[in-house]
Amino acid sequence: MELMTHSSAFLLSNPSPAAPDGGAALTYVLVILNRDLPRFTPLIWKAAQIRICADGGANRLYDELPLLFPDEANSAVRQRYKPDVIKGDMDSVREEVSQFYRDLGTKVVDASDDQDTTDLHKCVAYVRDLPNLEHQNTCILVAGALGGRFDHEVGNINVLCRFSSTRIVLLSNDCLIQLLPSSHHHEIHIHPTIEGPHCGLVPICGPSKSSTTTGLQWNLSDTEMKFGGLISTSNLVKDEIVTVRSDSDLLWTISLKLIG
Ligand SMILES: Nc1ncnc2c1ncn2[C@@H]1O[C@H](COP(=O)(O)OP(=O)(O)OP(=O)(O)O)[C@@H](O)[C@H]1O
Ligand SMILES: Cc1ncc(C[n+]2csc(CCO)c2C)c(N)n1
Repeated sequence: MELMTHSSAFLLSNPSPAAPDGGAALTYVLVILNRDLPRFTPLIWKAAQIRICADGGANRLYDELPLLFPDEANSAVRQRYKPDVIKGDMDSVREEVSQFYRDLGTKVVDASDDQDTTDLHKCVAYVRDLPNLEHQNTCILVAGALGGRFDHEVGNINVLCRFSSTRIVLLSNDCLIQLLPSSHHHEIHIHPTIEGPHCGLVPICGPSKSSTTTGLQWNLSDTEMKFGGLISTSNLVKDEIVTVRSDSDLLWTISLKLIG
């Protein structure tokens, strides 16, 4: 089985230009949701090559990003942080905001005919259908995925399960969540200055008969996990590399320190 490596180097102020931690060099795509913008948004904006707002996420970019640069004029900040695309069912983005970005050249994709998938789902599908991306080496960073409405949070996690072969990282100020597909075994390179020690491994897409880890305070050893039985929460990272193998897709979550 192939190894997949993971690293949160995109949250470092000065990430090494080459492939982080010996993993494949990744192309990052940023998706901004309609939730408080994380403080580190400018960092992940810089790491990303394509930036997309999911519907009301454009309001967050317009309203909240200038607050991170109090010494600059709002208009200068807004022009510098122009999204490539706004996509969604357009029931939350304000007309003045979509017009502002349209005038700067942002592509606005109205998907209001689809009332069965979330705006995050629509944005991930948009990225998946882009022709010139090497999808194996693309990672979608999702800003503002947690907090507030639990139905939205669960919907965001469901997108991880729906697109389990796409690298997607859900981010808030406080934590990072991603899926570790059972098709691979995994090496997670920990950056202790920005993340940990609190972490969890959760069989979110269905029960796991056997999961094995190294590098944690409470490791799993050919252990069964399921909702209603054992799941690994309130665990702690002990080593700078955590390894995970499982017969089921597992959700990995780690706490984030004050970044940005
Ligand atoms: N409180 C929240 N917590 C987590 N994610 C959120 C939250 N609010 C919105 N989002 C995310 O941002 C995306 C865009 O939000 P937006 O408010 O535009 O959605 P929406 O479809 O209008 O929501 P609804 O109609 O259910 O209020 C959503 O698809 C969801 O992924
Ligand atoms: C069973 C079921 N539950 C809820 C919705 C509503 N819904 C789900 S995603 C979405 C779009 C949000 O931008 C809406 C309105 C549905 N269609 N089907």
